[in-house]
Amino acid sequence: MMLDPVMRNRDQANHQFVHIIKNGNPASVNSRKIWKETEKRLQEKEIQYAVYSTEYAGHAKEIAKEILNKYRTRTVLLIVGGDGMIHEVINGAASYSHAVIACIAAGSGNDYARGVQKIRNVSEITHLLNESEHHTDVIDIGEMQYKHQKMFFVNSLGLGFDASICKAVNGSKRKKHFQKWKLGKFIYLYYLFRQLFIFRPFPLQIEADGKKKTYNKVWFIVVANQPYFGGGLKIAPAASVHDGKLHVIVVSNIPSFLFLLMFATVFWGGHLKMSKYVEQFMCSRIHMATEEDVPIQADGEIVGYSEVDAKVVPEKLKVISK
Ligand SMILES: Nc1ncnc2c1ncn2[C@@H]1O[C@H](COP(=O)(O)OP(=O)(O)OP(=O)(O)O)[C@@H](O)[C@H]1O
Repeated sequence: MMLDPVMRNRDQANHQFVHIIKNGNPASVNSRKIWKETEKRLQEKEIQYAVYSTEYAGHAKEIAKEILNKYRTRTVLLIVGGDGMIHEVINGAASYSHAVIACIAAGSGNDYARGVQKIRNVSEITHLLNESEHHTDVIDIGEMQYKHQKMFFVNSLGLGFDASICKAVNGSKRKKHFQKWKLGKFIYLYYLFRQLFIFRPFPLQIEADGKKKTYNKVWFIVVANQPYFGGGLKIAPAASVHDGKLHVIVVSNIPSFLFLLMFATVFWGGHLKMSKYVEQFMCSRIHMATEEDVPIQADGEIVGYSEVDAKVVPEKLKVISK
């Protein structure tokens, strides 16, 4: 594919330049509004930019690689989209040390913007972009291996109930309706209730930093690189992109009604007090396996089933952050 971006603000005196990778198939009216505001703010700040719109799922990764192969000095990639777009771009960009990632949150969950970038306000982000060299952070990311396929993740990797919700949401025709009316976040809630009646807890074996453990009735295991998942649920409050560790949360042996109650407390991290059912620990690498056909999600995308390895890759990615 040849790069054919739409160039903007080329004659401005300011030397900041950003490459914008934008979801070319935005589901919501809100995403279009966010894009209009982004263009307005970039013009106000006299930031030069080129726009690349995705044409299909997976395109953002290819675009990121192509930009980074063409421009060999510090290159800011501004993603206009949600966590799915971020996941793709990071997988294209993480191996290039001159890449710097920034995000305008225009998806349904937006956990990257919430937990890593720590800003979702368009005006604030463009302000930081204008002084991007002062706001560049180097963060840890995760790397997973499923069969022979390796992939990075930046938010979390999960096996079980959380992934079953992602699978239902991503395959849902209702998603567009929810997003259209700015209710993108509520689709996760809708499927949470539905999956509660369908999902069957499963046996799980793990090996974390060499220590083996077996669980009986697991609802889910999440390996978190930052605190948030599922569109604002504070699943791993202590997780940090600077500690060189992955934070693991295992929820098991919990009755359905308590499980639902637990989800209500996740918004403020209260679930960790239910220590009979919720275990947390940190590690650098982990192997997880079940014999059941249980889905695996990485940053909200379904990446495999039943068995996966993960490790932390310290200080791997440059990002704009508050
Ligand atoms: N032009 C396109 N046509 C079809 N699918 C696309 C296109 N561009 C991107 N995608 C896919 O759309 C998916 C979702 O996009 P995005 O991450 O912007 O929103 P989201 O899923 O609502 O966000 P979140 O993960 O925060 O809920 C991405 O995983 C990407 O693969």
